[in-house]
Amino acid sequence: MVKLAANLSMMFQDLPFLDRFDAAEAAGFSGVEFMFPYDTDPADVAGRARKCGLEVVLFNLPAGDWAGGERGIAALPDRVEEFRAGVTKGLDYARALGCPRLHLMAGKAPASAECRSTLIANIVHAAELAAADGVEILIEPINTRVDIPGYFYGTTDDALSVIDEAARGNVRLQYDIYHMQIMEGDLARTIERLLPRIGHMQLADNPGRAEPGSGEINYPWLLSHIDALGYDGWIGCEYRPAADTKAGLGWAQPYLNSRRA
Ligand SMILES: O=C(O)[C@@H](O)C(=O)CO
Ligand SMILES: [Mg+2]
Repeated sequence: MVKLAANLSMMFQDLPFLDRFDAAEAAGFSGVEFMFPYDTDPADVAGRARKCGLEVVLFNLPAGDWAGGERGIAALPDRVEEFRAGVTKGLDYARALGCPRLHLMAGKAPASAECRSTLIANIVHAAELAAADGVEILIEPINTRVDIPGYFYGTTDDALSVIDEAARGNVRLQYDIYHMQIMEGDLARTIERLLPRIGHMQLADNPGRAEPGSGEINYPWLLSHIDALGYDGWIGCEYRPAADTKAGLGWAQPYLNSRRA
Protein backbone atom coordinates (compact mmCIF):
# COMPACT_ATOMS: atom_id res chain seq x y z
CA MET A 1 0.00 0.00 0.00
CA VAL A 2 1.37 3.42 -0.94
CA LYS A 3 1.58 5.54 2.24
CA LEU A 4 1.88 9.25 1.47
CA ALA A 5 3.07 11.76 4.05
CA ALA A 6 2.31 15.45 3.63
CA ASN A 7 5.46 17.55 3.79
CA LEU A 8 4.38 20.43 6.03
CA SER A 9 7.42 22.54 5.17
CA MET A 10 6.44 22.74 1.49
CA MET A 11 2.66 22.19 1.49
CA PHE A 12 -0.10 24.39 2.97
CA GLN A 13 2.33 27.30 3.23
CA ASP A 14 -0.59 29.74 3.51
CA LEU A 15 -1.16 28.40 7.04
CA PRO A 16 0.83 28.61 10.29
CA PHE A 17 2.86 25.46 10.92
CA LEU A 18 0.54 23.79 13.44
CA ASP A 19 -2.57 24.49 11.36
CA ARG A 20 -0.94 22.59 8.51
CA PHE A 21 -1.53 19.38 10.48
CA ASP A 22 -5.29 20.02 10.39
CA ALA A 23 -5.11 20.76 6.66
CA ALA A 24 -3.18 17.54 6.03
CA GLU A 25 -5.75 15.53 7.98
CA ALA A 26 -8.59 17.17 6.10
CA ALA A 27 -6.89 16.34 2.82
CA GLY A 28 -6.80 12.66 3.75
CA PHE A 29 -3.19 12.15 4.87
CA SER A 30 -2.30 9.76 7.68
CA GLY A 31 1.31 10.87 8.07
CA VAL A 32 3.36 14.05 7.92
CA GLU A 33 7.00 15.02 7.57
CA PHE A 34 8.72 18.35 7.81
CA MET A 35 12.16 19.87 7.75
CA PHE A 36 12.72 21.54 11.13
CA PRO A 37 10.18 21.66 14.02
CA TYR A 38 12.53 23.43 16.37
CA ASP A 39 10.75 26.79 16.43
CA THR A 40 7.71 25.10 17.98
CA ASP A 41 7.41 23.53 21.42
CA PRO A 42 7.55 19.75 20.94
CA ALA A 43 4.53 19.27 23.21
CA ASP A 44 2.50 21.54 20.92
CA VAL A 45 3.61 19.63 17.82
CA ALA A 46 2.89 16.29 19.45
CA GLY A 47 -0.51 17.47 20.68
CA ARG A 48 -1.55 18.72 17.25
CA ALA A 49 -0.40 15.53 15.54
CA ARG A 50 -2.33 13.49 18.09
CA LYS A 51 -5.46 15.65 17.72
CA CYS A 52 -5.32 15.16 13.95
CA GLY A 53 -4.54 11.46 14.11
CA LEU A 54 -1.33 11.94 12.14
CA GLU A 55 1.93 10.01 12.40
CA VAL A 56 5.09 12.13 12.32
CA VAL A 57 7.28 10.03 10.04
CA LEU A 58 10.40 12.14 9.42
CA PHE A 59 12.09 15.41 10.11
CA ASN A 60 15.62 16.73 9.86
CA LEU A 61 18.32 17.02 12.46
CA PRO A 62 19.40 20.66 12.91
CA ALA A 63 21.38 21.59 9.80
CA GLY A 64 23.20 24.84 10.59
CA ASP A 65 22.23 28.33 9.42
CA TRP A 66 19.59 27.36 6.86
CA ALA A 67 18.54 30.96 6.15
CA GLY A 68 22.19 31.78 5.66
CA GLY A 69 22.53 29.07 3.00
CA GLU A 70 23.94 26.21 5.03
CA ARG A 71 22.52 22.79 4.13
CA GLY A 72 23.85 20.62 6.94
CA ILE A 73 27.00 20.58 9.06
CA ALA A 74 27.76 16.89 9.69
CA ALA A 75 30.73 16.91 7.29
CA LEU A 76 32.23 20.15 8.61
CA PRO A 77 35.23 19.54 10.89
CA ASP A 78 34.83 22.85 12.75
CA ARG A 79 31.15 22.23 13.61
CA VAL A 80 31.25 18.88 15.41
CA GLU A 81 30.17 20.24 18.79
CA GLU A 82 27.23 22.08 17.22
CA PHE A 83 26.24 19.01 15.22
CA ARG A 84 26.25 16.75 18.25
CA ALA A 85 24.22 19.21 20.30
CA GLY A 86 21.76 19.13 17.41
CA VAL A 87 21.57 15.35 17.58
CA THR A 88 20.56 15.59 21.23
CA LYS A 89 17.92 18.18 20.35
CA GLY A 90 16.64 16.19 17.39
CA LEU A 91 16.30 13.04 19.47
CA ASP A 92 14.47 14.98 22.21
CA TYR A 93 11.93 16.03 19.55
CA ALA A 94 11.79 12.55 18.04
CA ARG A 95 10.92 11.06 21.42
CA ALA A 96 8.27 13.71 22.06
CA LEU A 97 6.73 13.24 18.62
CA GLY A 98 7.10 9.48 18.40
CA CYS A 99 9.04 9.98 15.16
CA PRO A 100 11.08 6.88 14.17
CA ARG A 101 13.48 8.46 11.66
CA LEU A 102 15.66 11.54 11.36
CA HIS A 103 17.43 12.91 8.29
CA LEU A 104 21.07 13.79 8.86
CA MET A 105 22.44 16.39 6.46
CA ALA A 106 26.12 16.34 5.55
CA GLY A 107 26.29 19.85 4.15
CA LYS A 108 28.21 21.53 1.34
CA ALA A 109 31.75 20.35 1.88
CA PRO A 110 34.76 19.30 -0.20
CA ALA A 111 35.29 15.57 -0.75
CA SER A 112 38.34 15.70 1.50
CA ALA A 113 39.51 12.93 3.80
CA GLU A 114 38.99 15.22 6.79
CA CYS A 115 35.39 16.07 5.85
CA ARG A 116 34.60 12.42 5.17
CA SER A 117 36.09 11.18 8.43
CA THR A 118 34.22 13.93 10.30
CA LEU A 119 30.98 12.88 8.62
CA ILE A 120 31.45 9.19 9.36
CA ALA A 121 32.25 9.87 13.03
CA ASN A 122 29.18 12.12 13.30
CA ILE A 123 26.92 9.55 11.66
CA VAL A 124 28.20 6.88 14.06
CA HIS A 125 27.62 9.22 17.01
CA ALA A 126 24.07 9.98 15.89
CA ALA A 127 23.27 6.37 15.04
CA GLU A 128 24.43 5.02 18.39
CA LEU A 129 22.38 7.56 20.34
CA ALA A 130 19.38 7.08 18.05
CA ALA A 131 19.51 3.29 18.37
CA ALA A 132 18.73 3.60 22.08
CA ASP A 133 15.43 5.24 21.10
CA GLY A 134 14.69 2.92 18.20
CA VAL A 135 15.24 5.79 15.76
CA GLU A 136 16.78 5.41 12.30
CA ILE A 137 19.23 7.93 10.84
CA LEU A 138 18.64 8.60 7.14
CA ILE A 139 21.17 9.71 4.56
CA GLU A 140 19.74 11.42 1.46
CA PRO A 141 21.69 12.01 -1.74
CA ILE A 142 20.61 15.42 -2.98
CA ASN A 143 20.94 16.67 -6.54
CA THR A 144 23.96 18.93 -6.97
CA ARG A 145 22.81 20.21 -10.37
CA VAL A 146 19.80 22.30 -9.33
CA ASP A 147 19.06 22.37 -5.60
CA ILE A 148 22.30 22.10 -3.65
CA PRO A 149 25.48 22.48 -5.72
CA GLY A 150 28.43 21.26 -3.67
CA TYR A 151 26.37 18.96 -1.42
CA PHE A 152 28.57 16.19 -0.03
CA TYR A 153 26.76 13.29 -1.78
CA GLY A 154 24.60 13.53 -4.87
CA THR A 155 24.19 9.91 -5.94
CA THR A 156 22.98 6.68 -4.37
CA ASP A 157 26.47 5.19 -4.76
CA ASP A 158 28.05 8.06 -2.84
CA ALA A 159 25.43 7.96 -0.10
CA LEU A 160 25.63 4.18 0.26
CA SER A 161 29.43 4.40 0.45
CA VAL A 162 29.04 6.65 3.50
CA ILE A 163 26.35 4.41 5.01
CA ASP A 164 28.54 1.34 4.51
CA GLU A 165 31.55 3.00 6.12
CA ALA A 166 29.49 4.08 9.14
CA ALA A 167 28.41 0.43 9.42
CA ARG A 168 25.47 0.93 11.76
CA GLY A 169 22.29 -1.05 11.24
CA ASN A 170 19.98 1.90 11.87
CA VAL A 171 21.51 4.10 9.17
CA ARG A 172 19.56 3.84 5.94
CA LEU A 173 19.01 5.53 2.60
CA GLN A 174 16.51 8.34 2.06
CA TYR A 175 15.59 8.02 -1.63
CA ASP A 176 14.18 11.24 -3.03
CA ILE A 177 12.77 10.36 -6.45
CA TYR A 178 13.05 13.96 -7.69
CA HIS A 179 16.73 14.27 -6.81
CA MET A 180 17.57 10.88 -8.22
CA GLN A 181 15.73 11.54 -11.48
CA ILE A 182 18.00 14.53 -11.97
CA MET A 183 21.23 12.82 -10.92
CA GLU A 184 20.95 9.27 -12.22
CA GLY A 185 17.51 8.33 -13.58
CA ASP A 186 16.77 4.59 -13.92
CA LEU A 187 14.31 5.06 -11.04
CA ALA A 188 12.39 1.78 -11.22
CA ARG A 189 15.43 -0.49 -11.35
CA THR A 190 17.37 1.50 -8.76
CA ILE A 191 14.48 1.42 -6.29
CA GLU A 192 14.11 -2.34 -6.85
CA ARG A 193 17.84 -2.96 -6.39
CA LEU A 194 18.12 -0.78 -3.26
CA LEU A 195 14.76 -1.49 -1.68
CA PRO A 196 16.19 -3.29 1.40
CA ARG A 197 18.34 -0.23 2.14
CA ILE A 198 15.65 2.44 1.71
CA GLY A 199 14.25 3.79 4.97
CA HIS A 200 12.15 6.57 3.45
CA MET A 201 11.21 7.97 0.07
CA GLN A 202 10.13 11.37 -1.13
CA LEU A 203 8.61 12.55 -4.37
CA ALA A 204 8.18 15.56 -6.62
CA ASP A 205 8.08 15.92 -10.37
CA ASN A 206 10.90 17.14 -12.58
CA PRO A 207 11.62 19.76 -13.75
CA GLY A 208 10.18 22.25 -11.28
CA ARG A 209 9.75 20.12 -8.13
CA ALA A 210 5.96 20.51 -8.20
CA GLU A 211 3.09 17.98 -8.03
CA PRO A 212 3.32 14.58 -9.74
CA GLY A 213 1.93 15.02 -13.23
CA SER A 214 3.60 18.39 -13.75
CA GLY A 215 6.76 16.99 -15.30
CA GLU A 216 8.50 14.02 -16.88
CA ILE A 217 8.10 11.29 -14.23
CA ASN A 218 5.30 8.73 -14.76
CA TYR A 219 4.14 8.61 -11.15
CA PRO A 220 1.02 6.49 -11.63
CA TRP A 221 3.22 3.74 -13.05
CA LEU A 222 6.14 4.31 -10.64
CA LEU A 223 3.99 4.33 -7.50
CA SER A 224 2.28 1.10 -8.54
CA HIS A 225 5.74 -0.36 -9.23
CA ILE A 226 6.96 0.68 -5.76
CA ASP A 227 3.81 -0.85 -4.25
CA ALA A 228 4.27 -4.07 -6.20
CA LEU A 229 7.85 -4.29 -4.90
CA GLY A 230 6.39 -4.46 -1.40
CA TYR A 231 7.79 -1.17 -0.12
CA ASP A 232 6.00 -0.62 3.21
CA GLY A 233 7.61 2.67 4.17
CA TRP A 234 6.35 6.20 3.72
CA ILE A 235 6.68 8.47 0.68
CA GLY A 236 6.92 12.14 1.60
CA CYS A 237 5.18 14.59 -0.75
CA GLU A 238 8.12 16.96 -0.80
CA TYR A 239 7.08 19.27 -3.61
CA ARG A 240 6.27 22.92 -4.18
CA PRO A 241 2.51 23.04 -5.00
CA ALA A 242 2.00 24.92 -8.26
CA ALA A 243 -0.95 26.73 -6.70
CA ASP A 244 -3.31 25.78 -3.86
CA THR A 245 -2.07 22.63 -2.13
CA LYS A 246 -5.44 20.90 -1.82
CA ALA A 247 -6.47 21.78 -5.37
CA GLY A 248 -3.23 20.16 -6.53
CA LEU A 249 -3.90 16.83 -4.80
CA GLY A 250 -5.91 15.23 -7.57
CA TRP A 251 -2.95 12.93 -8.38
CA ALA A 252 -2.92 11.61 -4.79
CA GLN A 253 -6.60 10.70 -4.43
CA PRO A 254 -6.06 6.95 -5.01
CA TYR A 255 -3.70 6.92 -2.01
CA LEU A 256 -5.45 9.20 0.50
CA ASN A 257 -8.12 8.47 3.08
CA SER A 258 -11.26 9.27 1.15
CA ARG A 259 -13.27 9.32 4.38
CA ARG A 260 -11.28 12.37 5.42
CA ALA A 261 -10.82 14.28 2.15
O1 LIG B 1 15.11 16.83 -0.58
C1 LIG B 1 15.20 17.77 0.23
O2 LIG B 1 15.47 18.94 -0.07
C2 LIG B 1 14.90 17.47 1.68
O3 LIG B 1 14.60 16.09 1.79
C3 LIG B 1 15.94 17.83 2.67
O4 LIG B 1 15.80 17.44 3.81
C4 LIG B 1 17.14 18.64 2.31
O5 LIG B 1 16.76 19.87 1.84
MG1 LIG C 1 14.16 15.14 -0.04
